[in-house]
Amino acid sequence: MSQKGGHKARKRFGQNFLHDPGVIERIVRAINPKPEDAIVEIGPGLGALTEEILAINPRLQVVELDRDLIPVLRTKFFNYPEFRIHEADALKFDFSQLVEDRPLRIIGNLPYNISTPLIFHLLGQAGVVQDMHFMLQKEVVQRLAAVPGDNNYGRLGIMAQYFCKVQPLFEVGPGAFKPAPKVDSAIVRLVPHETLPHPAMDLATLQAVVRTAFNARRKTLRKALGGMISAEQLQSLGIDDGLRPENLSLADYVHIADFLYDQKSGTGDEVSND
Ligand SMILES: C[S@@+](CC[C@H](N)C(=O)[O-])C[C@H]1O[C@@H](n2cnc3c(N)ncnc32)[C@H](O)[C@@H]1O
Repeated sequence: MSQKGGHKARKRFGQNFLHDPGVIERIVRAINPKPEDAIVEIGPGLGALTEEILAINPRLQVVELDRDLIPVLRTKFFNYPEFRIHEADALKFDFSQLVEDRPLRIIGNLPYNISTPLIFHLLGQAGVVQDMHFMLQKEVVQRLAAVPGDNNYGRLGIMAQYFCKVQPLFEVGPGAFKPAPKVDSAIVRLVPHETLPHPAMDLATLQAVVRTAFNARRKTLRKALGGMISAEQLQSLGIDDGLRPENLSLADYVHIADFLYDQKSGTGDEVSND
């Protein structure tokens, strides 16, 4: 275990604290915080980013799960009376409760062990978000930005791109953290679309189709989606059933989901006179 500022970094909380001033400055420049913004930081840790953001935006709010870090943060930032600490699990946190007069700007050097479920949780709250800037394991940023045909194209990228424009910004090596993680990191910006480019009739159906497809990503669509839609139905939608899940675009998945939803609601609404 590595020790910084008297606090032992905890693996189970994914704690790798930023200590490279050049990297911290670059992240803050990418975020470009303004005094009037409603900024929320997930996992402030010992406050490396927090300190720089607070100097520009004293109304910063943070969500931190490790209760041992709360007094450290209170002491360090006692001279910011508007600074608010929420001792909570970001995975369960309702970010909409923080909205006052403007959408939120969410930032964080995220705990890598929970970053994927956390991003899914945040995508569900994209309606109250102006933008998000996260430090993530480099591979997760690649998955977020992946396009059809990429090896790492899958559920995370499709759902992130359903809700947001995904912009990978820059990479950060392990030496910027203490303790140094075993992986490379990268910063990504996610900006929720003002109007969804490919709105699905029913989000749950889209999620089910994408999940089912990528549970069998090496199979053909005919097999991977066999329990949901027939080869003939895929063809009737203009989709080659011999392709693999990684070949379909977001628009294709929405197309399949809308077809299934239409069918389901159509059947459900039918009144039989027999
Ligand atoms: C990678 S560290 C980043 C710390 C700090 N922002 C920095 O850059 O030095 C991740 C932080 O997220 C916190 N954390 C872990 N799981 C969390 C959760 N479920 N909800 C909120 N914070 C969490 C950890 O305690 C830690 O402070």
